[in-house]
Amino acid sequence: MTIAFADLPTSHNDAPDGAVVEETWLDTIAADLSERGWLNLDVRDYLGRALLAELRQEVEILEKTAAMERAGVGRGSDFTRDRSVRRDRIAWLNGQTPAQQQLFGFLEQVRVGLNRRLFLGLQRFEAHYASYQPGDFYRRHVDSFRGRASRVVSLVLYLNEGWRPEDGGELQVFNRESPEEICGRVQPDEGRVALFMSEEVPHEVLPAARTRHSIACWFRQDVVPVPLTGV
Ligand SMILES: O=C(O)CCC(=O)C(=O)O
Ligand SMILES: [Fe+2]
Repeated sequence: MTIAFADLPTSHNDAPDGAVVEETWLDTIAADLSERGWLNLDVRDYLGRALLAELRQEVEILEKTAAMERAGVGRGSDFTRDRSVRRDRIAWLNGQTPAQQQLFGFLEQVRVGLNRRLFLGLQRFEAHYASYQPGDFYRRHVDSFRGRASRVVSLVLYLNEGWRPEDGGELQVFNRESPEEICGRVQPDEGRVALFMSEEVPHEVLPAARTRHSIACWFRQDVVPVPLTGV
């Protein structure tokens, strides 16, 4: 499901932890995004531990229900749930719980901040929870097909407390200029975020030794999604 901002409650910035994102912070992430195509950062100060814990509780509850579905790859008639490519399960956020509203308030500030600096014309975002069980992975891919102008910037927020290097499950990021070159690994620690250009930066999720929770978001240039079938 995709969220239209106009439909969202406007009260999210009043929430106790609804921090206002600093302009200088937005300057830095916009500069890194345009220079390197990706960055990773810690957003615990912006979101707060309480909100991160609430989001983690939501995914832990969803995981016990049928709401969490096996993820697929591709669009329209190419859509497949190929377990050799990705093995996570996902549930779309609908922005209706207080925790999701607060997160959406933050994402909206990032959207507006990036538009002001990089003129990307980001119209909206969509976000899903993802759950990887031990051994699950997502093979190397990019998040958008070139020229589709759909998903433009990807943001992944990790929700895992006390992640250790031996737990694996890093996001491995490849250089957009020379895609065989690994240019970074991000540990899926609570409050850590990976931000990258959706069309340009190949990445993969390495298998984890324990359950791995995240929220994957995409800032999109289209106002209305292209129909998923018949394209
Ligand atoms: O969870 C991650 O680190 C990245 C997930 C991802 O690449 C995706 O959902 O497209
Ligand atoms: Fe991805």
